[in-house]
Amino acid sequence: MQYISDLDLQSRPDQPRHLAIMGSTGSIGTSALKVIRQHPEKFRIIALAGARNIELLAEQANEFRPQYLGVLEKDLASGLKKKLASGYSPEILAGTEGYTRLASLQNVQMVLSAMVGAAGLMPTLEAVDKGKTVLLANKESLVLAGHLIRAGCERTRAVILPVDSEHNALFQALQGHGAGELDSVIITASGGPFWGRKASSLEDMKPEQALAHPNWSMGAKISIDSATMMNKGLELIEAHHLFGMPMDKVRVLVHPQSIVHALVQFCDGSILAHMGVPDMQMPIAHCLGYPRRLDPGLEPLDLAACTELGFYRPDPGAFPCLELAVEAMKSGPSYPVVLNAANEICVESFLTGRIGFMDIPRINSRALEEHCPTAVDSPREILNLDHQTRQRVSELVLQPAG
Ligand SMILES: NC(=O)C1=CN([C@@H]2O[C@H](COP(=O)(O)OP(=O)(O)OC[C@H]3O[C@@H](n4cnc5c(N)ncnc54)[C@H](OP(=O)(O)O)[C@@H]3O)[C@@H](O)[C@H]2O)C=CC1
Ligand SMILES: CC(=O)[C@@H](O)[C@H](O)COP(=O)(O)O
Ligand SMILES: [Mn+2]
Repeated sequence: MQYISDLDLQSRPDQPRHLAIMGSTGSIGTSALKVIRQHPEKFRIIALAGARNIELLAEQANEFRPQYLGVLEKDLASGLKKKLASGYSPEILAGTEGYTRLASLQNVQMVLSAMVGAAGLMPTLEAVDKGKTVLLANKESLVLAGHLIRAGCERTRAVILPVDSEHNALFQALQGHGAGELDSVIITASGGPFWGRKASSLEDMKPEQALAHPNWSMGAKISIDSATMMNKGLELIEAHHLFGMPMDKVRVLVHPQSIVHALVQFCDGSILAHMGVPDMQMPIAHCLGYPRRLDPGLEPLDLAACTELGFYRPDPGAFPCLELAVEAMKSGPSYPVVLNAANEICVESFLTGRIGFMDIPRINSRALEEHCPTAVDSPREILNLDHQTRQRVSELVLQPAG
């Protein structure tokens, strides 16, 4: 991988790392804070940003006392201020401009990009532009702008450390192996709550069933993406950008136990696997401590207790989103932007009861069919296309299925 090079963090191993956590109130953000609580001497939190959950953000702020906080809107900033401990008055920034400022603060070395969806794009690009080490959970940034992120890293020597469990596993399994040795990489999918079911039985699935992930505790959007397997489609694109692998050399196997996170297949046919308990504190700790290992304080993986480890080919009939993502990536750089925006609207519409579960792949597919390729060479062009697609797909969700 081009992006992951010698970290200059290595030259200051005993200094606390200065962090900005974008999305601190989410599942990844709170898991990161759990890891940091166990190693307080190793980190100094300079900025914490959430969106609407000012109760939790205030709690986190009163505990970690960062100099800066970020929220979605100005009105939320005044509410947040009232919840802060007396005598503690950090600067509170709001909206996309505020978030991008937090991601580019001069005294921040590491930015954890853990906002959900396209909202994570601008802070991620800004952190890259300022040459930060970016702990990247927000896979949507790479789906939307992998080409810009790569170019930015080359220009500024910013470093991306993959937080997403499969990509973190690949990063570890690939270390020390040259491109000439590799055949392909495999990321695993749990299959989600509906693995093994036929497409026809999925039409009536309700949000609470789709949110019930069998192995991982995660935010709502990624949980629905796991249930449709769009998550794995987005992850194929993510792996392509992170590791510079052609799309047809990045594969998916369904592994319902989520113990093996990724595998590397070499040109001699042999396979190296990365295994670990399914808890995001594991890859987050790996990134926070990199290049040293940091103990996340979890129960170590007990292989003797893993009586079954199964691997299966995905079922494209029941989970068409996986193939939609592959096709989008192959069709040109504006297609993944359309797919991501369409999918965000579909997930929100499914969660609020406006469309059924299998309308998610149907409407995503329709959005891709309607799309005429367009330039996505700048953040502005990407955000314009994202916006237009959201408007169009908001109309599609109102039309009766058929
Ligand atoms: N959860 C997981 O295990 C994994 C997650 N990821 C990726 O990490 C990212 C975060 O996922 P997860 O933690 O599950 O998500 P959550 O929904 O749990 O958290 C999302 C975070 O983003 C904030 N947020 C929501 N909307 C906006 C917005 N419009 N602008 C700015 N911030 C916003 C939320 O703030 P608030 O709550 O205050 O409103 C919250 O802090 C996603 O890209 C996901 O794909 C990748 C691998 C695993
Ligand atoms: C924890 C993590 O990295 C998620 O992306 C996870 O992989 C989701 O589970 P699925 O494998 O079901 O998509
Ligand atoms: Mn993942």
